[in-house]
Amino acid sequence: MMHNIQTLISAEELNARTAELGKQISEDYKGKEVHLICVLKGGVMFMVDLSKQIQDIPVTMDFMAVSSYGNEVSSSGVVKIVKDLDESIEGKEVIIVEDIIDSGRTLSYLVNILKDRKPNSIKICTLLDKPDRRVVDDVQVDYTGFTIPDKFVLGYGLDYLQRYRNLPYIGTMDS
Ligand SMILES: O=P(O)(O)OC[C@H]1O[C@H](OP(=O)(O)OP(=O)(O)O)[C@H](O)[C@@H]1O
Ligand SMILES: Nc1nc2[nH]cnc2c(=O)[nH]1
Repeated sequence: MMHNIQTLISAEELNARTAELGKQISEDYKGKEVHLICVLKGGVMFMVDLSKQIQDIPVTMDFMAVSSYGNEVSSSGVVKIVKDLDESIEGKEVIIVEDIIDSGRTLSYLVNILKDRKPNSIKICTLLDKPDRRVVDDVQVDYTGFTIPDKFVLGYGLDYLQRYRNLPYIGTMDS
């Protein structure tokens, strides 16, 4: 069964904003090297496109999977590491790349454990932010693509029951 999906953010808008963020990061980290950490699976599309827009500085990447939602539509509050990083982040300029911040629990947990591994710096870049949903107050977002209202979104990495991650745009769904 397919669902009725409305476009919230088009592919063109995603491309344009991602290019701006990439340019901003390239300027902010001039003369340094950035280590992008993708939070699987939702962050994949955004990280791939964002990385292509970072220019004139060396970029390395690693991947991590945490699970907070499973197949639930809202967060249970329990975060666990499903796949850890392959490489040490000690001394690196880390940017965590996420598809969405909702309650903030995932990033709050992640930043706390990654800080203990002694990166030189750690910043957060999220494509989408739903500030109305925040339940933690210790997450500081450095780069945001779009601030969106409290609505369930999918596409461009974000799933509904593991489907729709392949959509080239962000959509909302009739329930
Ligand atoms: O701010 P929070 O309320 O913690 O929510 C944000 C998290 O939820 C989503 O991941 P999900 O657990 O759905 O995994 P997925 O990326 O593999 O789909 C999203 O990718 C973030 O990691
Ligand atoms: N697919 C999806 N995952 C989320 N995780 C937190 N919020 C959302 C959302 O709106 N959509």
